[in-house]
Amino acid sequence: MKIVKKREVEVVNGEADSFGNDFLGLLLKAFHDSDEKNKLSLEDLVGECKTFYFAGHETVNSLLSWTVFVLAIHGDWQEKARREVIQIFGNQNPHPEGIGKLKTMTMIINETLRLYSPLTSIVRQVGREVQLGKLVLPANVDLLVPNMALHRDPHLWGDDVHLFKPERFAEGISGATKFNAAAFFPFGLGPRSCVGMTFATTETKIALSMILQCYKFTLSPAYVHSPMTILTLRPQHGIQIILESLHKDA
Ligand code: HEM
Repeated sequence: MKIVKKREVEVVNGEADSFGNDFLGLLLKAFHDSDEKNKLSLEDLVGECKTFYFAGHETVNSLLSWTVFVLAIHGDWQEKARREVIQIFGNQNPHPEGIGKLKTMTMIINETLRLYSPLTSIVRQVGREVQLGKLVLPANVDLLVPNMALHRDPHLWGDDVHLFKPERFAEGISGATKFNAAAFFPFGLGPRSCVGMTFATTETKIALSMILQCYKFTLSPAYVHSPMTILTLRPQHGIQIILESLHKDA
């Protein structure tokens, strides 16, 4: 609420002519809408902030952790990703034009999302009775759709389904899934799918690029593999990584 109040005071004092052109600014504009029908309530303003904070923070945290984990084990892919990052950004900070060119990194992120989806299932409620194959689903039944089970189904992905092979995604998601949308949906499906998808992958690419520019990393022998779901998919005992600085003076 401190940030909200600060922006409101700036507008009232004439120090700013809008609440800001970011997402919070849009929420504040709706909160102050003079039209009662469009106005956002205080409860909704706070609710939206909480949703975006949780939905945006824990999930990307999970994706970045598991990506570092797989690259710590697969040194060859770590090296390929680093070569690409250095070729595109050198040692400069990642920039928007370069982010779109990170092909190898996109393949690595998709393969990590397949094996370690931050959200392992999505939920839906049946609106009205519907026939689904041989099943009749009554209205109001809650459904849990486990994307993780489909991401690791050998009928869809082959006998090497449990192996980390980013080359599956060399021809993009449609190539990897042979246009079967139900084979890969880490961000959900349909009109209620994740609104933060592009933001999430961009954020992950920026962070990963900066890590790869500075460090080589391997998995510590102390690591114990035990992924578990507490809302998001987490490493139960953390991920212990050994970092080696690439800049000897650092
Ligand atoms: C790797 C990161 C992320 C993953 C794997 C992820 C995954 C998902 C999934 C599976 C859903 C449910 C979709 C459905 O029911 O079909 C969802 C919904 C949502 N996500 Fe994400 N998400 C991520 C990052 C983010 C970020 C960064 C934001 C915001 C900045 C965000 C905001 C939301 C919101 C607001 C919803 C609810 C959408 C709705 O119900 O209309 N997510 N996300």
